[in-house]
Amino acid sequence: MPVMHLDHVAIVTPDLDLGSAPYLALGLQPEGPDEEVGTQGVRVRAFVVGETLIELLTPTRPDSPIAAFLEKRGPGLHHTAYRVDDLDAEMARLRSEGARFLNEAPTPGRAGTRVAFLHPKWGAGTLIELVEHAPGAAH
Ligand SMILES: CC[C@@H](C(=O)O)C(=O)SCCNC(=O)CCNC(=O)[C@H](O)C(C)(C)COP(=O)(O)OP(=O)(O)OC[C@H]1O[C@@H](n2cnc3c(N)ncnc32)[C@H](O)[C@@H]1OP(=O)(O)O
Ligand SMILES: [Co+2]
Repeated sequence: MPVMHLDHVAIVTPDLDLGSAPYLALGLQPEGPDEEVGTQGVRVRAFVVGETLIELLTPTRPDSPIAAFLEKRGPGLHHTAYRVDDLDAEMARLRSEGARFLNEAPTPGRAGTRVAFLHPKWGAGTLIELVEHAPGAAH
């Protein structure tokens, strides 16, 4: 069984500056500039917390998965993400145990990562993301 690390906790907000206020007040710093991930229809600001990140997300288009979330549930906790060394192998392993992925294959995430999402029903009511970083990347 692979050892996993918590890669990030994602929070959805209608506005990155508005959503940043509590984390700036806590003394956290953004990791680099905001990034747009076109495949997901999101703009991201990541705050460093030790070995993990708070990933603030805002939608960039109406068909973004997080636009639907904001409309139905409002701002707040959206998903947790776990770092794996080999995403293809981990997807195959979990599929063999009946896991329900939302992606057929890994898709691009922020900062050059490859990511895949597990259905919230499989995640016992929470959306779970698996993340594979490029070799040598810090976060
Ligand atoms: C920055 C890039 C990248 C990274 O590098 O980290 C990201 O994190 S991108 C993040 C945004 N992308 C995604 O979320 C992709 C995967 N998500 C999806 O495909 C969809 O959002 C979804 C999970 C399938 C939901 O889609 P939706 O159209 O809202 O479908 P339903 O309304 O039918 O939802 C089904 C069911 O699931 C519940 N739900 C939805 N979202 C969440 C959530 N975030 N956490 C927990 N539960 C969630 C929803 O309420 C429905 O439940 P029921 O009503 O009980 O059926
Ligand atoms: Co994420």
